[in-house]
Amino acid sequence: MSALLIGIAGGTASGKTTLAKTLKNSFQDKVAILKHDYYYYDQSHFKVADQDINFDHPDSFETDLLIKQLEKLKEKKEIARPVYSYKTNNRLAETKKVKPAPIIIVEGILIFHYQKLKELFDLKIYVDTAADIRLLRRISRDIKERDRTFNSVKKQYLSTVKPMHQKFVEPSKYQADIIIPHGGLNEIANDLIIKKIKDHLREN
Ligand SMILES: Nc1ncnc2c1ncn2[C@@H]1O[C@H](COP(=O)(O)OP(=O)(O)O)[C@@H](O)[C@H]1O
Ligand SMILES: Nc1ccn([C@@H]2O[C@H](COP(=O)(O)O)[C@@H](O)[C@H]2O)c(=O)n1
Repeated sequence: MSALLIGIAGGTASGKTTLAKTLKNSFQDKVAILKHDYYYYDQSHFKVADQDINFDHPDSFETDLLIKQLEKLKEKKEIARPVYSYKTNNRLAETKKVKPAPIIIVEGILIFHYQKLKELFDLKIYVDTAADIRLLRRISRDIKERDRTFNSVKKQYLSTVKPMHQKFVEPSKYQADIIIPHGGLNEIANDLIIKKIKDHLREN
């Protein structure tokens, strides 16, 4: 069976992880998930509190490594993916094994920006959620899960997240096959994607 590669893009806190988790819950071991965020370059030499680093520019990621590892998974070979910490801006010494699976999901804000990566996807999904909703979600998520303060999220959003979204993320929406409104819990859209995956599993 050849793997079906699904790309899930969208702005920060749009609901990409939520959608990927829904698909994982539906298909369990048949799904492997890779986040582009695992492939951030190590920036631990900067202090997190400063947040002057631009994490939203396409050059912040080691995308070549992601492409190489995706090609291995397609060849049914296990990979050792990087592990990244948002708390320390650090790629950790450890790696995590990812087994090949018939459905491979890649999610990230910028995955449709890179021509070579984009061409690997059989299905490209863009989760489209209004900027104000995303910002509210990001504030609570980053404070709760990524060790940030309200002021650091605000500063980072205005200096890099918002301008990079407008320059790189939003234009990549038009590379998608499907644009899903209202974030990651759009049941009708989720059901359509689940049907597409079931068809692939049945036919291959
Ligand atoms: N449809 C939704 N309604 C309410 N909250 C949501 C919805 N989708 C996602 N969230 C919440 O918003 C935050 C960001 O969602 P997440 O899926 O992690 O976004 P992304 O992966 O795009 O950054 C999380 O705390 C998540 O629980
Ligand atoms: N050390 C880091 C690395 C990334 N970010 C931010 O994460 C966002 C992407 O992740 P989503 O789950 O929100 O899609 C991106 O907008 C980066 O600004 C960070 O804050 N710190």
